[in-house]
Amino acid sequence: MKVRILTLFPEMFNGPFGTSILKKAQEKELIDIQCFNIRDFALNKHKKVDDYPFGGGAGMVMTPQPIFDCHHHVTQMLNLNEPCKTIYLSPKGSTFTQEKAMELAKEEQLIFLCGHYEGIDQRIIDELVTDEISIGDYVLTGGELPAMVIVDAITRLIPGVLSTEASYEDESFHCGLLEYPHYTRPRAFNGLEVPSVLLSGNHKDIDMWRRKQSIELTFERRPDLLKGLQLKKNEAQWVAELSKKKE
Ligand SMILES: Nc1nonc1C(=O)NCC1CCCCC1
Repeated sequence: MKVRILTLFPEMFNGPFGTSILKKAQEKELIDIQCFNIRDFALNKHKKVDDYPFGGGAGMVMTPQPIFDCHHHVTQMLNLNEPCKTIYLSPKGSTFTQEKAMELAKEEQLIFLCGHYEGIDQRIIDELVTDEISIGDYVLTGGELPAMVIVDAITRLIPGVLSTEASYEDESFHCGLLEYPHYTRPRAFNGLEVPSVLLSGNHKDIDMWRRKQSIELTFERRPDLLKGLQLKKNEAQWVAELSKKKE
């Protein structure tokens, strides 16, 4: 997968993309991430990339020319037959989910457009943006951190990035439930013991325990996620018992 990031602050990406799993994924050529500084494409003498909003109001708006030219340069280099999916990060977008991550992970190339200040000129969104995505209902100072979050969530889904069993768990075990608790050595720490079932070696019991933990945690913290799920008979019974307890 090719990822192209249009930003005023490419240096922000050095840490997350130069570390651990994301760094290894690039070294293994499973993903090719390149950042482009929008300011390099500004044609005015002072490399200005923002201006006052028409109609007045606080803050500055990113001007169209540098972004249009940067986007054109990137799409030319990608040398595609059809327009490239271009994602604009904004609180106005559709909320990012694991399902969306799995959908985006299938793309051959993605362009991320990171806004700053008060936002970008609407003509950029109307003409270039194919998807407006939000990582949550809060306002950040720019689209860079959301872009990192989304690239991280997508990259770990690319075959070969994670060890096989870890990537397997994502799709099959959890499928919409909150993840069960994890434990590792030592077996006792500060008098705190690991649940005995995890030490039993009985993988049928372990899987059952983990599934029950996921359902209980989801019932407590995100009951909305339970609504759309197909539960087995015994699992539905667990939920019924939890509901009774809650009454
Ligand atoms: N939340 C979010 N999810 O995705 N992006 C978010 C955000 O808060 N972005 C900041 C804004 C700030 C003004 C310019 C455009 C980006």
